[in-house]
Amino acid sequence: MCMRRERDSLGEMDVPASAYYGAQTARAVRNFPLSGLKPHPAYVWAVVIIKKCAARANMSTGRLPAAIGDAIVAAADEVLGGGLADQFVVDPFQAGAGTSHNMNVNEVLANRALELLGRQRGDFSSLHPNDHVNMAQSTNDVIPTAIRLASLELLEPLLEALTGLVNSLAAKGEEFDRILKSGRTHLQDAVPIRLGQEFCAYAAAVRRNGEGLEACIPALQELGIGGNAVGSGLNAEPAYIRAMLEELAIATGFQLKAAPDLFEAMQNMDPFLALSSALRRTAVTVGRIANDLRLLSSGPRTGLDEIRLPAVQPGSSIMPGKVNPSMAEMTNMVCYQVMGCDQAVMLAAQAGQLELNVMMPLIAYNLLFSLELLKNCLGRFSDSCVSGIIANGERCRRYLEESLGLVTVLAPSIGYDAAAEVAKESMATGRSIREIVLSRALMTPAELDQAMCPGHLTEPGLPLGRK
Ligand SMILES: O=C(O)C[C@H](O)C(=O)O
Repeated sequence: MCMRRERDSLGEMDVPASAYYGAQTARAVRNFPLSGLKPHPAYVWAVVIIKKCAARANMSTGRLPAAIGDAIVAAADEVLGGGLADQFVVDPFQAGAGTSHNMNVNEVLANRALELLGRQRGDFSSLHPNDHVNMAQSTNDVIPTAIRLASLELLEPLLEALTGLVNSLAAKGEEFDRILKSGRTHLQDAVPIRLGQEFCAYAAAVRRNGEGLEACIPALQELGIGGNAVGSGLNAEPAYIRAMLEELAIATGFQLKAAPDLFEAMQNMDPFLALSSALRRTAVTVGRIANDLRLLSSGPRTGLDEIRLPAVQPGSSIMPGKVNPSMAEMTNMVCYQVMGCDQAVMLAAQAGQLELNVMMPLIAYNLLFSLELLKNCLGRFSDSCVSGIIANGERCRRYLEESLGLVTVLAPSIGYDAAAEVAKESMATGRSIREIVLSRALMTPAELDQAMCPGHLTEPGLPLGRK
């Protein structure tokens, strides 16, 4: 590979001749050949936006000469427009705090800005990655700010996907509203329920988890930018923070404000932990629903078969005609992955020491990966699974008629013990509850009809006989 020689404070370092990154990035690539992964595009976007806004803020305070600042802004705009995407190359598992990712962005923007000014890449005498692109900043305030911006950017489409899933579940709730079935508790026959009620409950749970995700937004909007190395804002102009917040708000469209305590903002990762926990909570709920769908669709001949999931692909390489609940299985796996990411975020969040938490790259990687993964999963689960579910009303009705849970409806009229005797006889003989109650003259047919009417069975709050 054709190389050029660049220099940083450790000395000279060979860099691929075609690269826009420089010596510090090349060292990081050499130091951390770990996962084969690259930084999340939203994480690159967020740091580049910060660099662009910092250049504009530093020009506005009079610290950065306009010719240099404008070149940095132009370079950043190229990247924000999709250019040089292959130049952000440092493994997510890297130096603490994210210095390598920060320097990767500083170097790419510096070299591209130099080119725009008609100079050579690596000729940092007039435009320097640290002195100019990183002016008034530190990794320590840039990275937590970038994680906040990237999270806000990814949260919006996630919430849209979540609303899509809520709507699909609620639509099925309405469609299945008249399908009576046996409830199950402890996986045993329980009192009746309508299939629609099960789906409406799923929708309500996911909706509440969306509210939990939304509740994380205000803390993400509070930025510690300007605190730089430890929160004191050393080496930044007094007007820099305000200018920076204004620039960031314009560039991102987000409502942003300064963190009340800049020292605190770089020490504590709990806003990210809160978001990660809200993601885990959503994953627990959605995973639980996926489990139910797999259970309810089990069979078709030897399982419950109360619902049918869309057949998205042949299920088996060896068993002809078999169709598996592939989308629900995928959903479960994604949910477990999100829970695992949250565990990593939690461990990283508690690992801060004194002025800084250096585990930020791990938090960035897991949090942004989870936001993206869960968004994609919810969309696929909603569109390719939930929306196409068909109810097997006949199977639901048959199970309901055979369910021993039905005797519970009779207990207020005939008493718990008599009802238990009916259940035992039904279990032993296979005769229906109705038949046994009538043969024992425990109730009249009219009383039985009234007790067994769907409204009374599944919405006891309604007057008997309604629905
Ligand atoms: O890279 C920086 O700006 C600071 C670094 O994270 C450090 O505190 O050592």
